[in-house]
Amino acid sequence: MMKREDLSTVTPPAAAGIDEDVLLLANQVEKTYPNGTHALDRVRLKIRRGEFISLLGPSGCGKSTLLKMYAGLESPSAGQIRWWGGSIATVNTPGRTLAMVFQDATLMPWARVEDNVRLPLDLSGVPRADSDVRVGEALALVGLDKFGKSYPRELSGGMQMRASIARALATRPNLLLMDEPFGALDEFTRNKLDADLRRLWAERDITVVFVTHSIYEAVYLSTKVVVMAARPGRVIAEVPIDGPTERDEAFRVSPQFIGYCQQLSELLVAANQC
Ligand SMILES: Nc1ncnc2c1ncn2[C@@H]1O[C@H](COP(=O)(O)OP(=O)(O)OP(=O)(O)O)[C@@H](O)[C@H]1O
Repeated sequence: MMKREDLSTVTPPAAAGIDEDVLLLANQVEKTYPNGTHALDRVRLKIRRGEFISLLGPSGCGKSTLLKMYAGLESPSAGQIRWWGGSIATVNTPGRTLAMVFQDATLMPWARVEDNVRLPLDLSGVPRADSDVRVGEALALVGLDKFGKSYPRELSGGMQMRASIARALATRPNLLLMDEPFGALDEFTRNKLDADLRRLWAERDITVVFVTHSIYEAVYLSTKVVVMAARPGRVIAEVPIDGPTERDEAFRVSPQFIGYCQQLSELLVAANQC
């Protein structure tokens, strides 16, 4: 797994006018689907290396559409998505890798957990000895090191999501895109996975873009919350979260946490009215 110091050796391409810290740039991005739905309207957003960004907003405001564009799975109708000064099409070249985690763990039920985690490595031709190391490392990172030989059906919902995250981490991404990964879990499990994810992010050189409907989750996890409004989808506010780096349970009940939740709640009410 790439550590902060490793990533600092990866040099971004020289690109006139591009801030070297900006990992992802959405520049006046528009998206109109073929059925005429105007999903995104002139979205301009800079995501810097090492940030933990949450996209927060009402249903239909284009959070998933924007995430898919970052992944290269959808293209803008107008405007550009730039990756570290380059084209999004060149994302998975050495030193620039992304991985995506969805709400559903999407594990192969017939394969052991370790083989599920190994899948993207097999698909990209990583030699077995190397993939063994990476799979073991990724399972340990999510606390599933004792469950590599298990089948997905033998795991709880939270453990299946951990396996899905391990599969993403095994590729050693420097950008992790997460689309409501814990939305289907009970609150206790979700809080636990949020805490683990936040710790993982703090220990690794990884930039995260995280879609959520939950104000609490967004405040707990993020360095910045991007608030979006719908019809058409657009960014209405960016709120930096200046909380402690180590976010324990005490942070969840601190005046600072509650203050951010109030601020975001007011912005979401405004988002629903405009
Ligand atoms: N493939 C598609 N074809 C047509 N319209 C689409 C498509 N995908 C999304 N949309 C529409 O684009 C708008 C934005 O959808 P998107 O899924 O990005 O929003 P979202 O904020 O992620 O919503 P949710 O929180 O409900 O998941 C919605 O009106 C949706 O119906």
